Amino acid sequence: MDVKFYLERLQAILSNKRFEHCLNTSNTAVKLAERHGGDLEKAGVAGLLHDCARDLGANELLAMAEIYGLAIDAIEREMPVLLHARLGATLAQQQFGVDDDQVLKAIALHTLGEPEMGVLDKIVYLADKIEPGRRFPGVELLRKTAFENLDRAVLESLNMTIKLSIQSGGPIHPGAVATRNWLLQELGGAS
Ligand SMILES: Nc1ncnc2c1ncn2[C@@H]1O[C@H](COP(=O)(O)OP(=O)(O)O)[C@@H](O)[C@H]1O
Repeated sequence: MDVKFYLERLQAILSNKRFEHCLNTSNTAVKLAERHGGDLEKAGVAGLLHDCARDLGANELLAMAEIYGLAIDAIEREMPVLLHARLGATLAQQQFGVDDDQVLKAIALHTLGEPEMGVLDKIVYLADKIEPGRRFPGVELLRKTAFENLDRAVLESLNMTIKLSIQSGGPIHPGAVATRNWLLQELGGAS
């Protein structure tokens, strides 16, 4: 994996702020991988490239998803920003030359997760939410939880996102609900 090339290309297509977020996410993903026994190189690369499609506008996200043949569901059509994760995985493969399936999967799952998601997927999902540049109520506790228990931390982060979607009156993508329900079962909390 050619990290120097990834850095150059990423910096060319992202705003400075987003590029910095990607660097922070990469560093945090490596730390989480050290703590939880994940692959350090894969965590670093997936963290770095996770938002490679995040600066595309809604119309570009929809158009590129169609060009690359991604299925687009009704909620993604309403909220194209949700596509940036799966499209990001496609661009990481097609434009950055990443050929590691685990890295591509972790990028694709960093917004909604999915039932049975693996350690690397959880690490990248959380690194995005807790990197040092993130500021939101509860982030300190989430940072602590992420280094203690990946499942509990992903569940807590999904709870926050779902609550925010309800507060804003917007739709909730069911992918996040499916991930949440699976984690509840994994943690033994569902009755
Ligand atoms: N399950 C969901 N349903 C609806 N909107 C969501 C869902 N998950 C995330 N979002 C929204 O999609 C956007 C991108 O999510 P994410 O990639 O997690 O955040 P960010 O781009 O800030 O790193 C955010 O505005 C978030 O609130």
